[in-house]
Amino acid sequence: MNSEWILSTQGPKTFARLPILGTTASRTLEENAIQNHPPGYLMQRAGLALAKLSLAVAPHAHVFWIACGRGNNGGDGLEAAIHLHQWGKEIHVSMPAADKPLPTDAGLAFARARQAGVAIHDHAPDHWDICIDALLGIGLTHAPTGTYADWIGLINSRSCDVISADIPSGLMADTGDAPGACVNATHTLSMLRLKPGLLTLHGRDVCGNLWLNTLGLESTAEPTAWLNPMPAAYHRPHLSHKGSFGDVAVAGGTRGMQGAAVLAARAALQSGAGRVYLALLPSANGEASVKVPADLMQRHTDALQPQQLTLVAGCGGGEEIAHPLPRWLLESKHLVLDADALNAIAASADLQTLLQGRDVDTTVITPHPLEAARLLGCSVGEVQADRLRTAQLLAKQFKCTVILKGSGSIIAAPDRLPHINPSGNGKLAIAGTGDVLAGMTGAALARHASAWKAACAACYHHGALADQWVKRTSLTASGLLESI
Ligand SMILES: NC(=O)C1=CN([C@@H]2O[C@H](COP(=O)(O)OP(=O)(O)OC[C@H]3O[C@@H](n4cnc5c(N)ncnc54)[C@H](OP(=O)(O)O)[C@@H]3O)[C@@H](O)[C@H]2O)[C@@H](O)CC1
Ligand SMILES: Nc1ncnc2c1ncn2[C@@H]1O[C@H](COP(=O)(O)OP(=O)(O)O)[C@@H](O)[C@H]1O
Ligand SMILES: [K+]
Repeated sequence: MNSEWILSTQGPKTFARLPILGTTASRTLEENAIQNHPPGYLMQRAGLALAKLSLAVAPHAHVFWIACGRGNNGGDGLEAAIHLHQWGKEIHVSMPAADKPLPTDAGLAFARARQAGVAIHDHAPDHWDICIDALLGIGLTHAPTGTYADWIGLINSRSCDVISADIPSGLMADTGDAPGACVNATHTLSMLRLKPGLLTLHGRDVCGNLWLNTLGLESTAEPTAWLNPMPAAYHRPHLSHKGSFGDVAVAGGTRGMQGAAVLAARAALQSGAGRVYLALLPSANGEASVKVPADLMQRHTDALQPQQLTLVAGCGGGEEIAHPLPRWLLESKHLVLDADALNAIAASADLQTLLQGRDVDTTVITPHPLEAARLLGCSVGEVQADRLRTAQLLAKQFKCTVILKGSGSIIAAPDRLPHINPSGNGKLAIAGTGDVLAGMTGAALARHASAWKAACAACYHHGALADQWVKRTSLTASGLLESI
C-alpha cells in the first residue's frame, strides 16, 4: 500500500524518528515538488493512496461516500474517486455548490473525474458504508461553516469507517485545535509528512489510526519538529556497580503529601538508578505517613549533597519546597523540577534567575498545562492554543529542557527542534502519573547526564508503559511504576 502506519488506536507500536511539518513548511515542500513534477502528479499519488487505504480498511463496502471540499483537499478526494470508480465500486461524490473557481490542482482533478465518468453531486447520499473525508485539509483557517459543518456532522452521525485525507476536516494542522465541528476519523492518511496537529491536543482523539504516505518525496529541509523516537535499548554492563548508574534523590512530600515523593522515588528505583534517596521536607519530621519501601534510603533534606546527584524536586512539596530551592538550584549537578517546585519558581523572580543561570543541559522541568501557564503568566487556554510554541517559549525563557505534559507531550530545549511524544494515552490522566514521570526522568538524567536525552527517553518509556497496560483493571500510578 506504500502508506506507513504510524499510530494505532488498537495498540502499541514502535516509533521511529520522523519529521513533522507545520503548514508553512508543508506548503514549501509541496510547492518545490510541484515545480519538479508534471501538473497534478502529487495529487494523483495522494488520491491513489487514499483509494487503496479505503479499500484495505473496508474491502466489502458497497457504497463509498467521498465528501470533497472546494480546495486541494477535495482534489485528493476526486482523484481517489476516479480509482474507486474504475475498480467498479459504487461511489457518491459530493462537493459544496460552486461559489468560486477551484484551485489549479483541484480543478485539474475535477476535470479528470468528469472525464472518467464520475458524477459530482452537491448533496450527501442517503446511505454509505465508508466515507472518505476530503472536505478540509491544511487550508482550514476558521471553524467550518455552512455545508462543510453540516457534512461533518453527518459523517460523525454514522458508525461507518471514515478515512480522512491528510487531516480530519476541522482540525488545525499546526496546533491540534478544533475550533468548531471536526471529523472523528477511524483512519487518517497524512500526505507528504506528519503535521503537529495530528499528534497533540485534539489530534490524537480525532485522527483514529494514523497513516503516512510521503508521496515519494524525499527532502532534507529542516522540519518543524520530530516524532519522539523509541530510545535505544540501554545495556547494564556486567562489570558495573551501584555507582555506575547514578544517584537520585527525590525531595518533596510536605506533611500529608508524601505519597507523591514516594511514587517518584519508587519510579526512579524501578528505572534502574543505582541508589535512590528519599528526602521528605522538614514538616514531615522524618516520618512518612505512607509506607516507604526498604530499598529507598531516607535522608534529611539538609543532609543531601546535591553537587553529587540528580535531584528530583517538587513532588508533593507544597509551599515548603520554596525554602530549600535556592540552594538546590545553585548546587545540584542535575535537576528535575516538577509540580510545587515549578509553582514556587513561577511565584519568585529570584528563583527564576537561579534557574536561568544553570548550565543548559542539566535541568528538566515537567509542567502540566496549568503549571506552564503559571510559569509564563498566561492562561491555560493560551498554553494549549499552541503547545509546540509554548514548550519552546518555556525552554527559551528558563534555559532548560521542558516536558510540556498532556495528550501529545512536547519536549523542547533551547536551540533544538522539539519532539512530540507519540506514546501514551488517556489512561495516564490520573493522579500520580506525573510523579512517576519525574522519577523516571531523574533516573534517566542520572544515567545519561544530558537533560535532553533523559527527557526524550523518559517521556517515551512512560507513555509506552501505559500503551502496554493490558490488565483489565484501571491504570494506577503504582501499577504504572511497577510495570517499568
Ligand atoms: N496541491 C497539491 O499538489 C497537493 C495538495 N494536497 C492536499 O491539499 C490540501 C491543501 O489544500 P488547500 O491549500 O487548497 O486547502 P484546503 O485544506 O483544501 O482548504 C481550502 C478550502 O477550504 C475552504 N475553507 C477553509 N476554511 C474553511 C472553513 N472553516 N469553512 C469552510 N471552508 C473553509 C477554503 O475556502 P476560502 O477560505 O478560500 O473561502 C478553500 O476552499 C492538503 O491538506 C492536501 O490534502 C496534498 O495532497 C499534496 C498534493
Ligand atoms: N491523554 C493523555 N495522553 C497521554 N499522556 C497523558 C494524557 N493525560 C495525561 N497524560 C500524562 O500523564 C501524566 C500526568 O501528570 P500530572 O498532570 O502532573 O499528574 P500528577 O501531578 O497527578 O502526577 C503526564 O505525564 C501526562 O503527560
Ligand atoms: K480532510
